[in-house]
Amino acid sequence: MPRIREDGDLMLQVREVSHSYGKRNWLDRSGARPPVLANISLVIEKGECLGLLGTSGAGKSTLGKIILGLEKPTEGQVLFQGQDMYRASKSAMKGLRRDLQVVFQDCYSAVNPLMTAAQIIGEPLDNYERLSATDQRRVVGELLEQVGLKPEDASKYPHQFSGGQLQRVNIARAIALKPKLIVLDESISSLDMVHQTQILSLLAELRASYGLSYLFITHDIRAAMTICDRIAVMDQGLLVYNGSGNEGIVQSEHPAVRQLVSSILPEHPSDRIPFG
Ligand SMILES: Nc1ncnc2c1ncn2[C@@H]1O[C@H](COP(=O)(O)OP(=O)(O)OP(=O)(O)O)[C@@H](O)[C@H]1O
Repeated sequence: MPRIREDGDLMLQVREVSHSYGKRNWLDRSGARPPVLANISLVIEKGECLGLLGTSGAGKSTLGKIILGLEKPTEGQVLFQGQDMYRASKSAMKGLRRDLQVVFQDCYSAVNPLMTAAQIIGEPLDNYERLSATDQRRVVGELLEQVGLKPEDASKYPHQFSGGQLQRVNIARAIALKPKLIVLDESISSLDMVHQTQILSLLAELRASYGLSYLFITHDIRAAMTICDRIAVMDQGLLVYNGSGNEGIVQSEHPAVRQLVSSILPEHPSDRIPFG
């Protein structure tokens, strides 16, 4: 019998969210802009990894920003752990922010180049935990080891890491407060294939050890099929597919989904899935 999902199982609920970007400034006379998101509803269960795919401009990052509390939606609600993110009190919001972290695509611009790895990873700890210097050093060392780096790397600056290593530092910062949900916004896209594979397996390990939920925003359907339990596809601001397992997405008839699926090159060109 299918499991009945209770609201308590839900980490995140996006309810009928629509969004238009406003005017650029008071001189801008172009009026209301067309919606970039239209009536999006989706959920992420506790411990679930949801892949959010779509071509460029589909609205993925806008939805990611709304989920992170960075862009207030024109319409609709975002409930994180049952609380409406845009109506929560300041103190409730502080707690929600602790449980909701993000790893961006560009690992270099996500960090201050003048800070060491210890300072970068220590930032959220400074804000929320206020540990003694000895404890903070120990925790940072443990976090570095969890992401496959060495405690000695704590004193290095961003330019002394490779892209893959620096993304690990960013992941260590994201997991420092043991969050509930991490938004991974194209977090592996700028890495080479070897580092991509390593980071994907690191994310899978961290998820297993912390019971994390992920929103994995990507263009890469192959990566999404590797780590996600469920995949949602957006096209021109609309949610056009939302299903679990890899079979459903391969069989979907929606042109935008077929286009994504056809981007996975099979071994034999004659086996390619036609779309359009
Ligand atoms: N700050 C902004 N002001 C105005 N329009 C914006 C802004 N940010 C995004 N948009 C527009 O919203 C639409 C959706 O953009 P968004 O970045 O969410 O798409 P995306 O699916 O993440 O694309 P990509 O994969 O290229 O990052 C696009 O038409 C984009 O031009």
